[in-house]
Amino acid sequence: MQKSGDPTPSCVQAGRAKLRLQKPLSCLFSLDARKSSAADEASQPQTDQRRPAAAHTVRDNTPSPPMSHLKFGNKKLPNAIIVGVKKGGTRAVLEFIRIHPDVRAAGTETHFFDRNYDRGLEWYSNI
Ligand SMILES: Nc1ncnc2c1ncn2[C@@H]1O[C@H](COP(=O)(O)OS(=O)(=O)O)[C@@H](OP(=O)(O)O)[C@H]1O
Repeated sequence: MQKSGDPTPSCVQAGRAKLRLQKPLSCLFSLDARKSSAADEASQPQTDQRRPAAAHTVRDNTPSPPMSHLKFGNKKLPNAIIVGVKKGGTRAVLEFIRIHPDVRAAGTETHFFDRNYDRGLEWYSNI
C-alpha cells in the first residue's frame, strides 16, 4: 500500500478511501493513545469510577445545563464526542469507532450542544 519513498503513513492513505472499513479503524487511535489507555486501565479501580472528561471541561462563562435530579443508572455521559461540520464525514467516523467491541455509541447524532442543550444532562445521559 505504502510506496517506498512516500512519507505519507499508510493509515492516512487508507483514510482517504471512502468508507473502507479495514485499515482506517487502526488509524483512529495513535500508538501513544493506546499505550496511555492501557496504562490508565491498569491504574483504574475495579469499579469504573472514571468521570467523563467533558464534565470537567466546561468553560467558566458557559451556562450550565440543568443538573438537578440526575439519575445516571447504567447510562453515562459520553467519554468521547465527535464534532464535525455538516457533510464533513462525521457519520463515517462514528461507524468506524462503533466497530470496536468496547464502544457503545448513540444510535443517532445527538446534537446535544447545538439543538438539545436545554434538555439538560439527564436527557443527554439517557440517550
Ligand atoms: N472518507 C470519506 N471521503 C470522502 N467523503 C466521505 C468520506 N466519508 C464520508 N464521506 C461523505 O460525507 C458525506 C456525509 O457526511 P456527514 O456524515 O457529516 O453527513 S451529515 O452532514 O451528518 O448528514 C457523504 O457525502 P454525500 O454522499 O455527498 O452526502 C459521504 O459520502
